[in-house]
Amino acid sequence: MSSRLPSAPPVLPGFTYSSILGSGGFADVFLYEQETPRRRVAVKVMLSGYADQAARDVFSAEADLMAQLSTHPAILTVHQSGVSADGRPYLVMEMCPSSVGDRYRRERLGVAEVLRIGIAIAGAVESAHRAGVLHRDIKPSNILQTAYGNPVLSDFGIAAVIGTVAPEQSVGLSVPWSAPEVVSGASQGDIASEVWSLGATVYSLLAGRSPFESSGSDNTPAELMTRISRAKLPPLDRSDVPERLEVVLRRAMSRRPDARQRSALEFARELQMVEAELGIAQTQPDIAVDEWAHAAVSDPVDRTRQTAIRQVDPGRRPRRSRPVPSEAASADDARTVVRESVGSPGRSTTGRRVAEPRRSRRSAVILSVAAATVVLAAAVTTVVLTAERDDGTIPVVNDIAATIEDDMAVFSWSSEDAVEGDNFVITSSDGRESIQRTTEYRMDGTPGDPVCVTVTVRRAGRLGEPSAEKCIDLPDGAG
Ligand SMILES: Nc1ncnc2c1ncn2[C@@H]1O[C@H](COP(=O)(O)OP(=O)(O)OP(=O)(O)O)[C@@H](O)[C@H]1O
Repeated sequence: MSSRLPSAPPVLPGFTYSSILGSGGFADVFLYEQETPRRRVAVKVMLSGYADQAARDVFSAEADLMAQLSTHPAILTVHQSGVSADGRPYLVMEMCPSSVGDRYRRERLGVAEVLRIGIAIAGAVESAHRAGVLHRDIKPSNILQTAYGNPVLSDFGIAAVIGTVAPEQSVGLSVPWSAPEVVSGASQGDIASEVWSLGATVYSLLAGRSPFESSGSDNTPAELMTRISRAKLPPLDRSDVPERLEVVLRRAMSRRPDARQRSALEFARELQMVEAELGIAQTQPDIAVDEWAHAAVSDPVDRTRQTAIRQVDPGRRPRRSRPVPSEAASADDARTVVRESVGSPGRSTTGRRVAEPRRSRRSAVILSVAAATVVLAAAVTTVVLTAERDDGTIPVVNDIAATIEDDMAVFSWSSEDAVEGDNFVITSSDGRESIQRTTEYRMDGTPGDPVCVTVTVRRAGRLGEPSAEKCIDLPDGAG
């Protein structure tokens, strides 16, 4: 909650004001009762000091962007947007009774719950990436919990289109959860920095504090930035956190971006492995896996692009499982700060709003407008996210056979229960994912090592339960 007094709630036709829910740096969030349909909604209203034309544009761009993305079960639902009679833009959103950001410092969250949250949010981030959108402000306070207790990612206010953020542009920055290359200004954000923020967020939920904050030390943003740049992650001091989870988080928060998980999905998969090791039910991340997400091919080493989806032509026999990436595809202050351009690092050393928030925000707003405009142009036609729930009718593959042919592993299964239009999503042990219609999958790997897959039926845009993992050892000398 902000130290400033909240602004006056605007009069909105069709809505009755109830109470204040919270305040951010640029907006207040109020509880209103909507008349039709009758329901309680959260209304985020931009402060009048920021409500110029550019701000109005970005607010409505954020609304459009979130409306596109928010069919995802782990992204906050936006119902509508508008401009109040006193000229302030507002977003009408699903009302969320609690926030993970409020909870994690007050109560000790269980490992199972943190894993569930981490996997769900990683699924949301992966889906945004596949729509070509970076969130750029992943942190505990941007994870709300719905009335059903489900975590949802909110606040796409400073989202950007993957690969379009120019180095000289300003960027919102929540220091404690930002990657070293972002706090140093070397990067304006990419998939690797989002993986860091996911790791930092999960770490925070377990530790009850952000990763580089330590009690009894100087936790000013400048000091935090120095510690983040060294990236020496302190171990979590919890006996119920398995070593494997610490390894996953250390990897996500590796100093070198290319040492991190290659995608939010890979991060989610590693958290699932921890669930499996702990013997708790596996959480399934909801991922958009429609054709648009894997139509194009780009440079596999370009970390600003989405990787790991491979479209297999059913008419051709796949030879190798090499990935074909797609293109479309103060420390306790949780607030986003706005950093000026890379060339002015001195402006970035505050954990609260920078000294000239209005001007800085304006830069971010302009960036967001530009980004969101591009997003909207692309997203309207390309984002196809799943909205239906699995009613239990999607079959589960339970008969995977594995053989070796030409030194390669060949996995095959039956399609008895499949219907017209079903696809199979194959997740292999090297973290790759592919989607295909055929019932055979070939992969290579390191000679003598095992390779494993799980197969999941995808029906009408909805994923079923994954199969059990099937493994086979590659022969020595395979290549
Ligand atoms: N949909 C919602 N339902 C209930 N409460 C909400 C909702 N959205 C936001 N809030 C509350 O309002 C507060 C302010 O939200 P807002 O998104 O403006 O700021 P923030 O994310 O905390 O900070 P900043 O935007 O500066 O990073 C949140 O901390 C949360 O407690």
